[in-house]
Order: sequence, then C-alpha cells, then structure tokens
Amino acid sequence: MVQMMIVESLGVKKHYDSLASSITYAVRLSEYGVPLNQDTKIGLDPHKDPNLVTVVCQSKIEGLEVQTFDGDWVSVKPSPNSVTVIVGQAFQVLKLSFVNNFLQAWSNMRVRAPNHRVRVLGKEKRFSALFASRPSPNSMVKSPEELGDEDHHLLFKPFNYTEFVKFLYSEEGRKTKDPFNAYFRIGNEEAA
Ligand SMILES: O=C(O)CCC(=O)C(=O)O
Ligand SMILES: [Fe+2]
Repeated sequence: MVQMMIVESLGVKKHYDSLASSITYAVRLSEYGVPLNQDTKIGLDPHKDPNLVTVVCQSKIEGLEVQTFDGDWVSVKPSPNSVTVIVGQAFQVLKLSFVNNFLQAWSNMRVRAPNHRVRVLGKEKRFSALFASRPSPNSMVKSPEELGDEDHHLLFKPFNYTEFVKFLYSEEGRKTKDPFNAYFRIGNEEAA
C-alpha cells in the first residue's frame, strides 16, 4: 500500500504492477542490548537500507534516529498506533530515474533513502519489528524503458539486486565509502 502510494505520487502508477510482481517480503525481529560503547550508545551503525521499503515498529524503548539533510539526527518516538516507513536504496533508483525523466516538472527528488541508526540510551533491552520489501532474488531493478531517452539519461545502470547485496557485504563493498553510488551511478552527479 505504501509503495503504491509512493509510485502513484510520482505519477507513474501504471508501472506499479510490474514493480509489485518482482517484490518479496520478510519480517525481522531485532533485540538490542545495552551498547558496549557507552559514549556513543550506538546499537546499529548509521546506514541506508538497500531494499525497497522497510516498515519499523518500535517497542516502548526508543532508539531509531534518522539523519536530516542538514546532518542532524532526529529521534523517532515509538507510538503504539503508528509505524515508521523507511525508503531503501532500491526504491531510490526507481525514484531517481523517474525524477530525472520528469526533471522539468519536478525540481527536486521527492523521496530519498535516509541515513538512519539505532542508539540505546537507557539500560533496558530494546525490541523492534521490521517488515521489509525487496526485489526478488536475481530480479533486475531498472527504470521503465520509455522513461530513458537521449535527452533524459538515466542516473543508474539497471542492476541485479542479489549482486548488489553481495557487493555491499564484500570486503571491497565494506571499504567503499558509498557502495551504492560507486557501483551503479552512471554520471557524476551527487545522489546521496
Ligand atoms: O530497529 C530499528 O528501529 C531499525 C533497525 C534498522 O534500521 C535495520 O535493521 O536496518
Ligand atoms: Fe535500517
């Protein structure tokens, strides 16, 4: 539903079915103990999710923090009747390509994969539940072909999601500052 809303808001609803047909879903439950480093209180290092969309449900103990464009960290408070939706990088590719092709109409990127992290401030264990969508194994993530033409080049190469995740966790990927842009970026423009 959230994905459909995003695709619709980008004005490319007709591509939703083909996107939806190559998506898989997974649920993960996370437990965070008291962080070893009591200076930073970091439970999970800053990162962007590689997948399409992650829905996060925090237990009573807060900890999720999202970075703003200005670099500040904002805490997301747990709520019993709401969830947090995090856009991942695979979605960013679709979005960036769409935006690029409709650049004249849209002056800016509409959705971005945000940097986020977990900090556990107190002495209690923290729990969270995550529901994530991602491209099916070995499926290609690419922009609809009619959106790419000579005047409107695409920002990213089509890519195999499984290969991307392998690279992300490889020795080389871990050493690379921005593995996503290093691997798929076609031009030199910043796509942070
Ligand atoms: O536990 C959370 O609130 C978020 C965890 C997270 O960002 C992740 O596992 O990718
Ligand atoms: Fe995450």
